[in-house]
Amino acid sequence: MQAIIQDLKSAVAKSNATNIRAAFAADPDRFERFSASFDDLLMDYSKTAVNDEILLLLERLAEVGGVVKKREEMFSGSPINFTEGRAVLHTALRNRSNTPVLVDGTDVMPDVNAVISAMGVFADGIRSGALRGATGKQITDVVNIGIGGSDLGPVMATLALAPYHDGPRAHFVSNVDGAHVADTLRLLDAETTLFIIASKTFTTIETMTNAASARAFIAEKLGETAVRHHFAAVSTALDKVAAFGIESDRIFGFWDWVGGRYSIWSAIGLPLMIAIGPENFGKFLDGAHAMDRHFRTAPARQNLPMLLGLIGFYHRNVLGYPSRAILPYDQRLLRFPAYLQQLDMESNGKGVTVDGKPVEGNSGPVVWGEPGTNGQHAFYQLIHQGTSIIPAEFMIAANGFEPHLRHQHELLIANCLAQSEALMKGRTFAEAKDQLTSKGMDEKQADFIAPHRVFTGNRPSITFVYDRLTPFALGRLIALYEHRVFVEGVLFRINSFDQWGVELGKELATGLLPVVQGKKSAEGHDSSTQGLVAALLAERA
Ligand SMILES: O=P(O)(O)OC[C@H]1O[C@H](O)[C@H](O)[C@@H](O)[C@@H]1O
Repeated sequence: MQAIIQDLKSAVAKSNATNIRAAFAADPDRFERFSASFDDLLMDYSKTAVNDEILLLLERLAEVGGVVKKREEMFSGSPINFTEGRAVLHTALRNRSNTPVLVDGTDVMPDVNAVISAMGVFADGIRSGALRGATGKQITDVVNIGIGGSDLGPVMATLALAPYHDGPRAHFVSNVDGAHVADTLRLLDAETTLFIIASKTFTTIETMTNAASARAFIAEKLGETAVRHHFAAVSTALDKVAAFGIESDRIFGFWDWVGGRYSIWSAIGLPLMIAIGPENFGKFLDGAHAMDRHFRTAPARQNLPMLLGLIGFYHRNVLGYPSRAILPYDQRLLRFPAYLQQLDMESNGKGVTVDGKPVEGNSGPVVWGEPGTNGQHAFYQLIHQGTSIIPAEFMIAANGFEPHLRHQHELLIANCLAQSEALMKGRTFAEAKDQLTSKGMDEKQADFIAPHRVFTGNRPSITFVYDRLTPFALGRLIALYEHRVFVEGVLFRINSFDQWGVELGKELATGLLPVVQGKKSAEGHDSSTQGLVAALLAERA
């Protein structure tokens, strides 16, 4: 692989590939040649520093790196998460074709289907009012209590699918900071509120603490016997849930072969299903399944996740770009960048290869972003003129859901397209100076000011265009990014499916709690930690 990476570096230097502006000038068909579609989803990667030779080398890299072999291992239930001895089968959760998927010789599909139907019955019951609170009132508000993968997916998707949200209001409490649960409960009526405790392990301290606060809220307002009417739970640890006192017909299971950050398709999606209804949730799964089939069958040059992963790897390990910006021109994708941060950075933020050796080159980039046009008025300055090159990933729907605000959607589209054009084309010194002198500025002053108005251009971006953000389109988009992370992870030669990097801080927090409570001395901790503890304890009321 290292030899191909060297070949890629030479190909870039030889062809001056990073001069994207020149590549467009030389080739009127560049868009045709470097864009691909899957149904109504178009991926335009012509504004990245690729050419045919580079793409061929990247395809070769995928072959040598064993992407196709690993892909089949994933889909067929091999324990590719080898550090935890687990299969990686989020694709089975949306396997709408229902073909058997075997884990240790047993087909998981009957269990998957049984949970989806139980969720549907429960969601319909809450939505219709057949299932009510302890005092007989209809549920108007659902609070999901979970964190990480047990929060980000449901919160992101519920916001994204607001036009389909015809169930009870949805709220999401994640942070152990009591402000989060307190600010949420302040607005709610215990009699009409349902809590969903979502935790794969059912041990996460934030979730268990917030769940206890929610339980106390119900017990205090409605009495202990009301708890059973106001709680449901989602977990792989069914014994622990039962101990919390939740009735078995309100417990929805999933399996250790579903990673937290890949769990929106499982019962973790229950708040989304209650919000948009089982039918729309089914379409969301359909969209992801369609992307799974595309990823598994399309040839590399037409395969969107493969292309996105190969270009992502190229940006990181050939061109050395340290981050990427996710810029949805779709306000309802507000939390999509945060969702992708967990998906991408928790999966590919690793420093050790599958052989236990240090990663050669780089692993996953920093992922960040905000919806446009908001970001334009905040951090785009740096993307256009800063000293780091930050590949941008734009996404825009052809149609919004507000026909009476057609003009606003046109403005949104125009802004999205303008940004990628500006990033690619830039503005030369001569153009900047011309603009100034044509407005009457004298030559000397124009020479002085123009450098500040130069845009280097040649800044890469990928743009996704889709018809509109339906449940199907959202499912497809998330699955696209899941598989991109997979492709990159295989090429980085890491295990994308564990997350040991989050453990150490958790362990230390457990040890520090009695210190912060003043029950134990801070001795043995470093002097900074001791100093901070002392300062905080001195300020504690
Ligand atoms: O669902 P849970 O078991 O409560 O886990 C919630 C989250 O916490 C962990 O620390 C992991 O980093 C995440 O991958 C996970 O999604």
